[in-house]
Amino acid sequence: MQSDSVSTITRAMQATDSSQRIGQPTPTDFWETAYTLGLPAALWRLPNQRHKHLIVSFDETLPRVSADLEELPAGFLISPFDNLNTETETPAQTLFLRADVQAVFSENAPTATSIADTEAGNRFQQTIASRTDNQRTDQEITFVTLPDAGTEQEYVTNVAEAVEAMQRGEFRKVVLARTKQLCFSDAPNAVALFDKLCQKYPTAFVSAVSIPEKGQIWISATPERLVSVDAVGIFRTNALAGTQSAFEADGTPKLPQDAMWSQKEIEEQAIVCRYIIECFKKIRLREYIEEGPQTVIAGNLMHLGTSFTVDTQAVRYPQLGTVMLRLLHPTSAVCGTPRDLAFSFIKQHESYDREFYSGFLGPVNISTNDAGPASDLFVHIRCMKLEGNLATLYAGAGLTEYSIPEREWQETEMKCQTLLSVIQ
Ligand SMILES: C=C(O[C@@H]1C=C(C(=O)O)C=C[C@H]1O)C(=O)O
Repeated sequence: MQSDSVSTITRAMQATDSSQRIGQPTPTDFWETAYTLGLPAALWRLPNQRHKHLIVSFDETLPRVSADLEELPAGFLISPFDNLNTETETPAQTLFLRADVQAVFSENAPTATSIADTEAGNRFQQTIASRTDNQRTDQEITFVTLPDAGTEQEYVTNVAEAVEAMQRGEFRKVVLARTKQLCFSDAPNAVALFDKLCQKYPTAFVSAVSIPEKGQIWISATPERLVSVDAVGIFRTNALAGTQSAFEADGTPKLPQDAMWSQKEIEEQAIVCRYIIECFKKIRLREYIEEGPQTVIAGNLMHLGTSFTVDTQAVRYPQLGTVMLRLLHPTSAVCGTPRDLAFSFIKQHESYDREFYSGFLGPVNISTNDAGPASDLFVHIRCMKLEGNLATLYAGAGLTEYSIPEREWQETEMKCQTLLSVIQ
């Protein structure tokens, strides 16, 4: 990977003509410029923060890397669910967007921008400065939901088969997912969808990632942290499982402290906690702080969550984030237990490729405040893939031997609502 010198221009880019507009490029200006030039881009907003971040990579074909947080320069990772390179048996299928262009926005106005000082950087500057359709008019886009009766039949049959296998003791938990497809009258505006998700889900990690080499844009609002290492070396991960609606039948919001959880859901979440603790055990790390389980709100849903934190400086383990990422993914929240048996069951029964759904994504070595660079990787759920006019939504449910197939299908329908409710 080449390392370019980066020119930092704080307080937005310089206007190159008399127009005020060009001095204040919006996230849409950056996004559309990247799109016009065929360049990958990632736009994100961290949980409980107001700032939006955007990077553009000048690699038209993205490098496939092994997610080594200590080695990588500033950028954004996006990994598929299945990230093993089958030839080398190493997890080296993660795509890396290097931050050749980096911008931070507060209320859509840039507060800091840097652009690589290269030929590609100059071309980017010129293209963004010559944009004329800054305020893209709100399109009237309609869509139809493609019928999912076949999908439901297949899903319910697969769940019943998984339950039988678990009753026979073949494995303890598996997460089966399904898709839902929508066909739009025109390609939807990804940045507008991203903005709506930011507004509606302030506690989620919201992102839009454009991967031109695949002709895909992935949009998500995920509640699940996989691995974070902040500027002072605090490592965080989270065990999330168990799902119920955050609303009563009459539409009034439920209070988290009043949520009732069944034995099945408590067990399902405990399996994810145990999985994380097993990973700590593999590296003989005992100095973690465990908090939970607690009921957490994730938009229209509630889950049970337990957080784990480690002070990597105190335990003298600076590479903990990378090591745990390798051990954790795919966790029992999106795959199952034992992991390899659950993984094979998923591969044999799901009739589509999960691609980036239930993988992980997020910024690495990006400075979000004055404290210094941090990495924040999330489990890629509550997401959809846009390919031109076609959107594919993904949702899964954790199954145990006590699962009732029709209820699990309903759970995936509720999970699809997280994104559907901002589209509709
Ligand atoms: C797999 C998904 O979500 C995961 C599965 C959950 C469950 O089975 O209850 C809850 C939260 C997530 O860890 C998804 O949203 O697609």
